[in-house]
This record gives sequence, C-alpha cells and structure tokens, in this order.
Amino acid sequence: MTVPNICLDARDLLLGHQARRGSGFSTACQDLNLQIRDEEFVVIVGPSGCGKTTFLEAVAGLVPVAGGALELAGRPITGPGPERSLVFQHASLYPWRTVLDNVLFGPQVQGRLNAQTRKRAEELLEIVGLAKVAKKYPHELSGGMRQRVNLARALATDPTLLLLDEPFGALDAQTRENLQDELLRIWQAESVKKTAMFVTHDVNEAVLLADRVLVFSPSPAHVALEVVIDVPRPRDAAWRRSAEFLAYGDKILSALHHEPAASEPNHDNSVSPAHDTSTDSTDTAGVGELRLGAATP
Ligand SMILES: Nc1ncnc2c1ncn2[C@@H]1O[C@H](COP(=O)(O)OP(=O)(O)OP(=O)(O)O)[C@@H](O)[C@H]1O
Repeated sequence: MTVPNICLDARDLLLGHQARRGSGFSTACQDLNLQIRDEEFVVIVGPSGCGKTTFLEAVAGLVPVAGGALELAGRPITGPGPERSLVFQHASLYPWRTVLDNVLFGPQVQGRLNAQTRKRAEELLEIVGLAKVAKKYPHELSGGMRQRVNLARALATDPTLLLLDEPFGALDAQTRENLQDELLRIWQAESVKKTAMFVTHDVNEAVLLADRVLVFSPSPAHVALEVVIDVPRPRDAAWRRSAEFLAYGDKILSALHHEPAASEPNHDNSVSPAHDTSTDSTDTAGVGELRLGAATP
C-alpha cells in the first residue's frame, strides 16, 4: 500500500487580510511554524479572532500567503486542490440536490462521475449512517444529519488532507458527542487514514480527537504550545471521565488563559521557545514553554 506523503510544512508563515476600505493589511498569522505528519490528527485551539480559520483557509488555498512558506508534500500551496477538502461549521449543502447528489458534487466537478465514485458515495453514506435518506433533500434532515452529509461530501473526493473548521460547533451537546465518535470511527475505518486538521473552541473535543493539540496565541497567531495526546485509540467513554483526560484539558485551558497549569506550577512568565515534539513520544510541555504575551515582531 502506498502511504501518501502529504506532510504539511509552514515556515515563518505570514497571513493577513487586506482591509476592504483603506490600505490596511491586518496580520492574522505571523511566524507560524509547524509541521503536520502524514495521517496525523491535529487539533487547533486558540482565542477567538486569533487566526485559526485564516490558517485553515490558507491551507485550503483560499487565502494567499503573504510571507514565509506554506508547503504540502514539498510544494507551495497556491490555490485549492483535489487532495484537500474543507468542512465548514455550517453544512453548506445544495438545497436543490438530494443527499446522494450533494455527496457526488465533488466528483462531478472533478469530472469523475462514474460507477466507482457513485459506489464510494453510497458507501460513505452508509458509513455516516445516512444510506436510508440518500434520496431526501437537505431541508428534510436535522442539523446533525446535514453535517454528516457534509462530512461524507468532503470525503467523496478522496482528499488526503481533511480540513475541518468547527464542524460540530453549531450542534447540540448530544449530537456533537455522537458525531465526534462518528468522525473518529470514519477516520480509523479508512485503510489509509486521512491527515486531519480540526479547529475547535471545545477543549474536551480537542483532547478526545487529537494526536496533537496546537494552542494558537492571540492574534497574530503563532503556536504557543503543543500538547501530544499520547493515548491509544479507540478512546472510550470511560477515558473521557478519567483524570488523565481532565489533566490534558487543564493544560490546554491554562495555555489558552495564559495561566500556569495547576499540575505544573510555574511562576516564571518569561518568553521561551514553543515545545518541539518531534523527538518526544509523550508530552512534556509545561506552561513555562509558552510564548506569552505579544507575538514576535
Ligand atoms: N475577510 C477578512 N477581511 C479582513 N479581516 C479579516 C477577514 N477575515 C478575518 N479577518 C480578521 O483576521 C483575524 C483572524 O480571523 P479568523 O477568522 O482567522 O480567527 P479565528 O481564530 O478563526 O476566530 P474564531 O475562533 O472567532 O472563529 C481577525 O482579526 C479577523 O477580524
């Protein structure tokens, strides 16, 4: 089996937005350095407005790179590509298309509508538990069901890199939890797992899903802390109630609030490099390794 080489590499990345009026350029991400490995599930958390969506959209090829390098499999990202799929918070389904036809939209646009892609679309609807509603229209579905269709649609183009921007953010707690399980099941069911980048405000969701959590600093974003969730999958309901789970969440929350974690007191708020996890199998990053305060100039 060929393992895809989709390693994502951001070096000194500078992203921003041109102000609509005036000549301003607002910096969304600055000195953002990170590497995402093949088949890794990375979750990004950070304060509102810090630049998470901008970064995800840049990886999707929707935001131009203003400085530094953003490379996928060694090639600069210059626009959207079939190997990347982006799932938004609100299911953006076409109301005039049936569920199945929504899932088939990507292959159709790519000119790959054939028996094989139809079979794959039906298979994906089976996986997300919606085979029975394949002929229904989006308005006949619940919010959770629509988001499952959205997920199936993103997977139908067989992307290697799945980008998810708060995909469960608009759902109620119960549906959200079900879909988190569902997503993990789907992600693990693939013979070659997708590389996934998932943005969320929900720390518990981050700990449950991630191989690695990246805590972004306030705007302009850089990686303030990396936390490796070194826990085998499947991560069951009992683990979600464990002290270990809570400790991971506490560490991330502390970083978000710029506070030392209770378990790792640290009274030194000096600036130091972000934790390099490349040589670790377990997370040892304490809040002392946070880059606190304003972004690097
Ligand atoms: N189209 C745009 N034009 C100008 N500025 C923008 C645009 N989109 C976002 N911004 C600004 O860029 C910064 C980063 O926004 P972004 O949406 O990436 O943050 P975020 O971390 O995803 O926020 P949230 O968690 O609230 O969704 C913010 O200051 C925002 O106001």
